[in-house]
Amino acid sequence: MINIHNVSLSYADRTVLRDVSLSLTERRIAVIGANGSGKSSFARMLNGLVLPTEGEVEIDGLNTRTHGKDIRQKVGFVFQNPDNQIVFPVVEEDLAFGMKNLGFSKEKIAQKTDEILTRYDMRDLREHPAHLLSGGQKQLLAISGVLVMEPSYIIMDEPTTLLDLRNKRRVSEAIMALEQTVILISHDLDLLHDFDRVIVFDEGRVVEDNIPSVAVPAYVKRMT
Ligand SMILES: Nc1ncnc2c1ncn2[C@@H]1O[C@H](COP(=O)(O)OP(=O)(O)OP(=O)(O)O)[C@@H](O)[C@H]1O
Repeated sequence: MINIHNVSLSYADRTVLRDVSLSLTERRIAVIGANGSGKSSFARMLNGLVLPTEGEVEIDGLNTRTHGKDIRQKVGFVFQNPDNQIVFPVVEEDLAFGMKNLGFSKEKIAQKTDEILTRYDMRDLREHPAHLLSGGQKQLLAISGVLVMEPSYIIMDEPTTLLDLRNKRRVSEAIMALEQTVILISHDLDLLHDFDRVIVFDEGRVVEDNIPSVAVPAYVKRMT
C-alpha cells in the first residue's frame, strides 16, 4: 500500500504540492490535472526520486526518506519519452541491464527476457538496435525494462503522449493487463474508463478523488 501523509513540496520559492494525504490501495489509479498542477512531481515522490518538503511517503511501510534504494526496486517508473529510459544500443542488452544490477543469474535474465519479448510480440527484435524501434515498440521496451525488475508498483508518467492511435491502444492494453498496481499520470482521458480511481490535481491540491465516471466529467467541467 502507498500512504501519503500531509505532503507538501516546494522547489525554491514555488510550492508545487500542498498538504496532500492519500492512501493508494486500488490496482488502477489515474492522476489527472492541468499543466503544472503537480502531477509529475507527485509521481516522482512515489518512488523517492523527489522527497517531500513536509510530510511522509510510505511504500509498504517503507519511508522514501530512509529506504530510497529498496523503494526504487519496488516501484518502477516509466517516463513519457522512452528515449530517456532506454540506455543500451541493443534490445536484449537494455533489458538485461537492470536485472544484472539486481544480481539476477544469467539463466533468469535469459528466461525473463524471452518471456517479456514474447508477451509484447517482440521476440524477433531481441538483437535489434533499440534506437531503430518504432515509438510504440520503444515504449513497450521501456515498460518491459521496468517489468523484468519485478516491481510491485508501476508509475507511468504520460506513457502514451508521443504515440499514434494504434500504439496508444497497444500500450493501453499492456497497462490494463499488468498484474501490478499501476499509477498512471495522463492527459489522455480515453485511457481511464476501466480504472478503479481517478485523482484530480489543481494547483498542487487534490480536488477530486472518485471513480472515472464521476471524476472525469468533474475535471472536464473544471477545465471548460
Ligand atoms: N525540478 C524543478 N525545479 C523547479 N520547479 C519545478 C521542477 N519540477 C517542476 N517544477 C515546477 O513545478 C510545477 C509543477 O510541475 P509538474 O511537472 O509536477 O506538473 P504537471 O502537472 O506534471 O505538469 P504537466 O501536465 O505540464 O506535465 C510547475 O510549475 C513546474 O515548473
